[in-house]
Amino acid sequence: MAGSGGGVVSGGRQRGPPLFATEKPGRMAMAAYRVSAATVFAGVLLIWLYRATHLPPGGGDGVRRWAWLGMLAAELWFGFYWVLTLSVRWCPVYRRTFKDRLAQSYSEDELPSVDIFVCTADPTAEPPMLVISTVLSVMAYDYLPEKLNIYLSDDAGSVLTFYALCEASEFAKHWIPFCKKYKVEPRSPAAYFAKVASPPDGCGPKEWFTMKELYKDMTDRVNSVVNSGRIPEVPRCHSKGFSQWNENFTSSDHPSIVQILIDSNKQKAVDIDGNALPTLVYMAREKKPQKQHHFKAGSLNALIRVSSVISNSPIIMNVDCDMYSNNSESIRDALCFFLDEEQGQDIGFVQYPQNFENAVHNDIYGHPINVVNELDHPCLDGWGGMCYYGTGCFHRREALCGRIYSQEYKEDWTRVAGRTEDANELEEMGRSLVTCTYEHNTIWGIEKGVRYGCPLEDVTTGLQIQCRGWRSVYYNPKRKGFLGMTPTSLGQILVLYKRWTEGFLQISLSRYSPFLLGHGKIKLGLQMGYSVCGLWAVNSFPTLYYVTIPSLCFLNGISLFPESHCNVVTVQWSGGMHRGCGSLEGSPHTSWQPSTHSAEYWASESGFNLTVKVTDLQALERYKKGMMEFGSFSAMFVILTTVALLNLACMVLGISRVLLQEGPGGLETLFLQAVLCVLIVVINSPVYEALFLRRDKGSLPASVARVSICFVLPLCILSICK
Ligand SMILES: O=c1ccn([C@@H]2O[C@H](COP(=O)(O)OP(=O)(O)O[C@H]3O[C@H](CO)[C@@H](O)[C@H](O)[C@H]3O)[C@@H](O)[C@H]2O)c(=O)[nH]1
Ligand SMILES: [Mn+2]
Repeated sequence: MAGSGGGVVSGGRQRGPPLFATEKPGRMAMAAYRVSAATVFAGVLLIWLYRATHLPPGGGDGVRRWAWLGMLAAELWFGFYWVLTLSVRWCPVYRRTFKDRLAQSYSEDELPSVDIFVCTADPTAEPPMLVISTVLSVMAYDYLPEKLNIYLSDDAGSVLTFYALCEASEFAKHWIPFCKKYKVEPRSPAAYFAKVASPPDGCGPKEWFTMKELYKDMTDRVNSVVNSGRIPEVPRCHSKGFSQWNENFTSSDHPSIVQILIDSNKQKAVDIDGNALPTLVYMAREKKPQKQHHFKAGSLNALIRVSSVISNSPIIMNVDCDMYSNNSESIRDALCFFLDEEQGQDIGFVQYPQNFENAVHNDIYGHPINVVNELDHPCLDGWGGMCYYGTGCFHRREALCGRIYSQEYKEDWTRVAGRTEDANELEEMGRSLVTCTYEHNTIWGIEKGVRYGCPLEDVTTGLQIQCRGWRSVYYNPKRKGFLGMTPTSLGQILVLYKRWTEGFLQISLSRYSPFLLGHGKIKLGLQMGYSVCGLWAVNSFPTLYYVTIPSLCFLNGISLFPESHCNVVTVQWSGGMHRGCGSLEGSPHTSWQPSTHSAEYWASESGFNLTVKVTDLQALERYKKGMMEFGSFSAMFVILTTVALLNLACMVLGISRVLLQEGPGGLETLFLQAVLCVLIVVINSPVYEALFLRRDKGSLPASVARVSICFVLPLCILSICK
């Protein structure tokens, strides 16, 4: 039972070897990175110097002077933002877990029970089949079923989703033993059958096809019920719950529902092999028109309360319904952090990265997620405070519920709810905890649970937990813990960006900003780390300036860059560069520019716009081929297309002007072109950073090729312009 390695006795338990390790990048990688950073910094200084020393004189050419000052301001901001980013990116750390040691130090009985929350909000945008595939994937975790409790919160209170969940509870009896017997991955049946075409090792074709048929039958039944919108008179499974829906029931006006579909206490809750099943609970909060429900944050807090009477596990994990578990060992991995006797005491939450199944490598919209996952998050972790972003995160219940960290506090990992055995009674208690009025005059949403009143409630919640003294950890294993869906049309992506940038800016400007809230409580590096995202939106102003004013000036023969025909570079750079370098490595700068400034300007009204999860297959194909998809019309495109048209017009008119009037310049031009080259390198610096600090470096030739592309590309663009 106890580990034999350690030997220090603490609290009656033998202290075993550490359950996780923290690693830093290799010395060479760090050195290369710092050298590259230093050169970029030199470039930034040169640009500032050039701007400052070549300020056009006032008087006659006043326009040029003002435009020039504007450029200086924009470049100062970019430089400042870059320095901020750089400081934050100084010390990434990577975590590794030892699950074998966990198994040596703790018997299965000693492991904590875990509550898993899945949120859904709309059966149209989030089809029930998607939701239950996620639910099934977490039900099939490699963990003791008696210690696993899954809760689905349905903010639409849809009987269709409830029906699908009933079907899932039946299907789980076949699916879970199948997964465990053959060590199937991933354990979302939808993802599994979409990916895998032949039986796993040791499984005969007959058994496999039976499983596949069962899944197909369930899918057909659920989809036909969803399409017709009517529940069969005699549903195949569990009829008791259905009686709670009646004619007056709508998604925005209905009483609370708590329905335990699988009660692991009951004798009959077993799979086809006779093994116990995880507890499965359906919950819909009470909804009334005009009553605040606080979107996802509200439903997570409701889940915290309902689960506290049913299972009350010390560990809580939550996922969005569009994010299935891709790794059946994630719970054990996360426990390696919490249960480490030496370093685990003050860990409040363990965040997994957000990975997208449908994001292709050559992502035309430049989802910043790759750089963020591989670089920014390990850096935040290095400062002791990975942020919480709402999905794929394991929480310590006590920390989430407002406890302030203290060394004296010892977690009782084996505690469970002091539950009555009677499911009806538990449901009744649960229902009373999720009425519209329950939270009135309480600290829920303020000091307890997930925060209210901000679109990025998750991030603020995480920050608040850190301010109470808890640390957080970022864990990015090779086999991704969770896979989700990301929007693949520009319209949908703008919705997403709008929510992010709006939320981050709101945090930065509010009293919950990392500097005010975190003052004296979290490290300065971490405060700055939060600000990198927090000030992201501000970039839109200098960027907008950069993509309009130089073009307009160019058109009017006013040069804001060294020598007029270099301006072609500028135009190229604000248009073509994004595609060229940005999509190369998924740099944040790709659609960062077109999308964010539209998104930020429209970021005015708050609320939670759901992102669409139903993928249009044809659109997906086009996305994979790298074709832009605008999706439905959105006012957000106005700025985007205006800027694009403006640049196009200026480029055509401006180039013809240059060609007609001027010949190639001399030595001076050459020097100035070099300065421009540096500028381009600066703009793409995140790409380099990602290259140097990447953990999965790949082969040497590949890295050489990548690096040379980064340096050769700006040169090529320059030479094209010559
Ligand atoms: O009133 C609501 C609205 C949303 N949700 C759920 O919230 C989740 C996230 O919504 P989604 O539309 O998928 O948003 P995303 O853009 O994918 O969300 C990202 O950004 C959000 C913060 O803005 C985080 O909360 C999410 O975890 C993160 O994945 C989904 O499961 C929804 O069902 C609710 O439960 N109730
Ligand atoms: Mn989502």
